[in-house]
Amino acid sequence: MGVKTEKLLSILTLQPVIPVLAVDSVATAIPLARALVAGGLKAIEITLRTEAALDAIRAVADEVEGAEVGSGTILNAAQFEKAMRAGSKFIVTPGTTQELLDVSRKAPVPLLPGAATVSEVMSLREEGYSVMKFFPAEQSGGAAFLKSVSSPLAGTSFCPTGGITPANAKSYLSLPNVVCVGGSWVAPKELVTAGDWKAITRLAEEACALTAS
Ligand SMILES: O=C(O)C(=O)C[C@H](O)[C@H](O)COP(=O)(O)O
Repeated sequence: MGVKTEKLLSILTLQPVIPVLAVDSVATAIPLARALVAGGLKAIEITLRTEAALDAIRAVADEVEGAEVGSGTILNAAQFEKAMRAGSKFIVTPGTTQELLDVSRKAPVPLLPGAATVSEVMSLREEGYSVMKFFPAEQSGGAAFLKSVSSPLAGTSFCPTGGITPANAKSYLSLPNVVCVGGSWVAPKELVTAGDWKAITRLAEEACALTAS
């Protein structure tokens, strides 16, 4: 089924910030997703870093109107397939392996593949990818790195993730080769634990406003 760039971009362009979540239970995932959607963040990435992740993806896909739920921290083909069966609309990987490229090519769901170096980006371009996750963004050179590669790697766009905050998000979002950024700051653990969904909706609204530069 190829690389599915248009499908991926239709999700990544919904908003400037993709919330990256690690959820401990389905019971918190649903109100959390609803709070983010209410604040304008429809595309939501639930990482496979918790036991509850797959059930949470299924529940958000089935029950949260307006949400476009994807899976993150996908490390291998088995996880890719489980995440897809749970209803993920997109798949995000921190880096890229041949196994992941093979499973993705046959899947109906688009992949946002991770890359952190020029050579990794070039390898993904050879596979037909033009939209990638730049991870870990701050630690790998940040916005300055993306600015430097914009001309030699023209035609490639990024969703930088890792170390992004409301304070530095605009330095990324102002770059022409950045589609959106990923970040966990919109769902802080304290607010999730306290069930303060209104505060999370406010953070989501603030994240949405980051586009208006
Ligand atoms: O697991 C993955 O695939 C990741 O993307 C790792 C991190 O959870 C994100 O990079 C979010 O990072 P922070 O916004 O810095 O908290």
